[in-house]
Amino acid sequence: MSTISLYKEMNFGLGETADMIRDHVNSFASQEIAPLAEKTDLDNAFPNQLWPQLGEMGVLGMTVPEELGGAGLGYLEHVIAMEEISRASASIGLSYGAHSNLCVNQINRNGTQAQKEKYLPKLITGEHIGALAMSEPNAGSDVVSMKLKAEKKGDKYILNGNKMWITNGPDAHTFVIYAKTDLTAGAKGITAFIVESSFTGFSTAQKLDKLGMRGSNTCELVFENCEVPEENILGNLNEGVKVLMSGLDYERVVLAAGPLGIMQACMDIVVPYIHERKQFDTPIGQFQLIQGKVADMYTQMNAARSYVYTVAKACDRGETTRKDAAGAILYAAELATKMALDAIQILGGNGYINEYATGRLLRDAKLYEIGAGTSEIRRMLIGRELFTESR
Ligand SMILES: CC(C)(COP(=O)(O)OP(=O)(O)OC[C@H]1O[C@@H](n2cnc3c(N)ncnc32)[C@H](O)[C@@H]1OP(=O)(O)O)[C@@H](O)C(=O)NCCC(=O)NCCSC(=O)C1=CCCCC1
Repeated sequence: MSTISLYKEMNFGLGETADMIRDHVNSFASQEIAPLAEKTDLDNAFPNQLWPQLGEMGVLGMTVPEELGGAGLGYLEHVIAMEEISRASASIGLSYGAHSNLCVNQINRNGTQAQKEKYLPKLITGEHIGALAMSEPNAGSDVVSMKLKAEKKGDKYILNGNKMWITNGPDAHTFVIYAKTDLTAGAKGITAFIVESSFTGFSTAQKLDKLGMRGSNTCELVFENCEVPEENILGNLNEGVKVLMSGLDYERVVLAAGPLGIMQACMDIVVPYIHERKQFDTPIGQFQLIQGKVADMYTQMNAARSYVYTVAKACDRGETTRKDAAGAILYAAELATKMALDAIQILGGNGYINEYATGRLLRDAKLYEIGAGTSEIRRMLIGRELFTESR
């Protein structure tokens, strides 16, 4: 699948650095990632050889200062990298997001200098793979009700319990994990930890067999008397909910670029198709009903881009973006699913067979209406904040 547009794209005026990152990542993604997209889906496996390549590209530590090996850029540039990788392969984009955004950015924002120096360099070169674990079998939307227990014993915390649906879980070396250090204190009893897969008592359960995003590995994590040094607390004891909730605000903005990439991938298939496919001796792109669908796809994709880029720029200005982070991913995710359905409809019989990528794009797009907060939780956050702010 080509990742070069056949039509003139909208110029969002994002600046020289963002444009350069887009060209740089697009060129790598079209050569090295797009050819793997179908195979990773069929194999149900992430191509782990990509991590050092992504490291060499300089995209694994986008917002990390240069002194720690990062690119020293902003969330806008991170969004652009995520978008271009997801355009080539949504699964690879998701794993990239879990590593670079959920793990690396969380350590970068909340870690001590010692933690950053210990963990970030290897994550940024791709020598180590990163992940974040908050959900549990019985704590999804109600994440604060998590049960993973962390008890202090000497200078260690002993963790017991499980985490569920963890992106990059089977392969990761470094995890940001949330656990209850006080089971009676609700949100005020949560602490964030950095956990290494080599720690005693840590293991992964069977890889999950998912509907989509099959090229992104997901599993359950098991903690059986897992020993975590006290120095691996990320942030402050019993203040992990702040790390978690503020992290979700950034997580949602960068992950919102996943659906943007999927939308562009739909356009990448549909635009050449409406020239090639003839019915009634005419390219189907000549028919106004097809033109109307393509016009809606293009307009909606650019509206979603505009929202996501604007929220990313607000993050770079250090502004609070809770309702708009939720809004950006809500809007982009629902449109990506709709757009994949539109692409299938335009391709007709061809859209319904697996020779074309439209079915995979639909299966992949659906994840973004569930992961990083369901559409329902996002609407709840936006509505609640609007109501509270306007009181
Ligand atoms: C919104 C939500 C439903 C929670 O509402 P409640 O009313 O209970 O929480 P509330 O009262 O809003 O807050 C609790 C404490 O937290 C503080 N705080 C909030 N925001 C912030 C912030 N921005 N900064 C600092 N502190 C914050 C708040 O003040 C409160 O503390 P306090 O009690 O006052 O001391 C939350 O649980 C949520 O969002 N679920 C979805 C989880 C969810 O999204 N998983 C997704 C996991 S899966 C995933 O991420 C991926 C999936 C696939 C791909 C990769 C990623």
